[in-house]
This record gives sequence, structure tokens and C-alpha cells, in this order.
Amino acid sequence: MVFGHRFDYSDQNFQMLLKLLSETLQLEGSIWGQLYEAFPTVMNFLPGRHNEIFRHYKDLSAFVRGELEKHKQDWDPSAPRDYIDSFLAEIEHNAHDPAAGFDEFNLIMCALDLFLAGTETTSTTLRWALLYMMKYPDIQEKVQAEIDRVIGQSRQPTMADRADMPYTDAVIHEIQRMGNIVPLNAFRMADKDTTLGGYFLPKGTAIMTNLTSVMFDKTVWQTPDTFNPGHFLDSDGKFVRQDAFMPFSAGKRVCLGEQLARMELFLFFVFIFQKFSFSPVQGVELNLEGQIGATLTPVPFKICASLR
Ligand code: HEM
Repeated sequence: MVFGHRFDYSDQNFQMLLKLLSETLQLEGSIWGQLYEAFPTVMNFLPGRHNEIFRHYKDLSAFVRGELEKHKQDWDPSAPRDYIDSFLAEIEHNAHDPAAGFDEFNLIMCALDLFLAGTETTSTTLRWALLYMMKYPDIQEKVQAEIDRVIGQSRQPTMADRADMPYTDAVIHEIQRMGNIVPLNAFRMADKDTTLGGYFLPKGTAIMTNLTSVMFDKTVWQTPDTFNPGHFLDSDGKFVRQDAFMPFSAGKRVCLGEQLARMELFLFFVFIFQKFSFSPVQGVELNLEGQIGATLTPVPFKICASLR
């Protein structure tokens, strides 16, 4: 969607991009990122791992710049192939109005944003899925029983199957709730003087909305700290929505990719568990704590995958 082509899994460039992205997210939340946030002027002159964030960012931007230059070579405004082509058209339409924000720098930033927001989040959630399913093999078996009953083994899942798979849907929701991959949400800023919950926030105040407080709210969830797909099922086993389920945040700036991410999660999760069963390596304790960066990710782990 962004670059107009698929990357092969073995593509070295692609693997490097993913590595840079995930390292950057880790570094942003690390002590180096925090020190930089607190003392940017001083930290600009000091050695340390915060400098890697800027090096990575330069490499990532250079990669997108390369893609942009390739697009410009054979760009046909009447037949946009992807996001970059469409953005190029907007740059041309808005050439007379620099304030509109359509320029090549913004194109690169937006493409990078989509790439970052669109890859790391979904893959991190799927890694949590593998961990939780290994931790709770009985739940894994129930998911697989539902897959076998509704889809079987001879065809691939489609989005139309989701309505018939309330248990699997509930499990995916619970993985997202417990995985809690964006615990402090994206940082925002008050763009005008505002009063919120009785507090006065002057224009320019930095705001962090704490999604963790909602997704682990003891007054809402029956077992907030324990993995429990029942949070999303009624007494007849039908799927129920919960207002406090907000891994994608809420409101005007809710995650732009929510619908895409929910489709990806369902299709990948079901396809993986249709074909494989997962168990931990013997004698290894699973770590469900995770490590905090800009996102909350599982600590790297090994898995045993067996073909079903
Ligand atoms: C499991 C997957 C995902 C989760 C949990 C997630 C979560 C979030 C959260 C919490 C925000 C911040 C919202 C706010 O500031 O209130 C956000 C923003 C955003 N997400 Fe996602 N996201 C996911 C997948 C994706 C995908 C697949 C895409 C696009 C391909 C995407 C694109 C974006 C963009 C562009 C924004 C910024 C929206 C804005 O500032 O208006 N996300 N996401």
C-alpha cells in the first residue's frame, strides 16, 4: 500500500528496516530516550545510545527517499499505484499553497509513519498471541476446535468467518488487552487552552493518556490481571464489545489503521493456529512481563511449532 510492492521475507533491505524500526522504538522508551526527552540541549552534545535513534531515523528516511525517487521516474498521475503516487499528486495540486503541508519532506515522514505504525504494532501483537497461547494450551485447543469447526483444514480463513467465531474473536481481543502494546498511547498536545476533568491545561501542554488504566481497570474487568477471553463473551458464548477495550485509543485521533490491523490480526492468527500448534521449549519459563520501549513488546523467546 505504501511502496506499491511486497517485500520478500528474505529481502536484506527489508530485514534491516524492520531491525532499525524495532530498535528505534526500544531506544525511544529506554533511559537514553528519556534522558534526551528531559535534557535535549545537553544530550545533543553527549555520546550515548540516544544518538542511534537519530542515525536510525536518517537511514530509514534515506530508504524512503530512495523509494520516492524510483516512484518519480515512472510516475503516471492518472494511474496512482500506491500511497506515494497519491501523495505526489497532492504535492502537484497544492504547489501554490505551501501551508497545505504537501511536500516531499512530509511525504517521507508520512510514509515512514505508516510503515512504522503498520508493521511493528501488528507483529508485536502476534508475538503476544503466540506467548499467551503457549501459556494457556487449553485456550489454544479451544481456538483450534473452533477453527476446525467453522473453516476446517482445506481452505484459508476469510473475514466473513469472524462472525461465526466468537471464541477466537474474544481471544484476540483479550490478547490485545493484556498485550497492551501502546501502554501510554501516543503523546499529544493541547492546541488551545482547555479544561479537562476540572484541570486547566494551557495551550501547548503535553498530554499522555494512559491506556493501561482503562484496559486494566478493576471496576470494569472481572479479572483485570489475568488472561480471560470471558471478558468478551456473554453467558451464551456470544461475542460482546467492551467500551474499555481501547488498544487503538479513542476519539478523533484514534488509530488510523484500526480496521486494517483488526483484519490482519484475525487472518494471521487464525491461519497460523489452523496449521500449527505451539508449545514452550521444555524447562523454559515463559516471560509475560514484556519490555517497555515506545511499545510494550515480549522479551525474545523460543517456541516449538508443530504442524497440525
Ligand atoms: C495492533 C495494531 C495496532 C495498534 C494496537 C495501534 C494503536 C495505535 C494507537 C494507540 C495510536 C494513537 C492514537 C491516539 O493518539 O489517540 C495509533 C495511531 C496511529 N496508528 Fe495505529 N495501531 C495499530 C496498527 C496500525 C496500522 C496497521 C496502521 C496503518 C497501516 C496504523 C496507523 C496509525 C496512524 C497513522 C496513527 C496516527 C493517527 C493520528 O495521529 O491521527 N496503526 N495507533
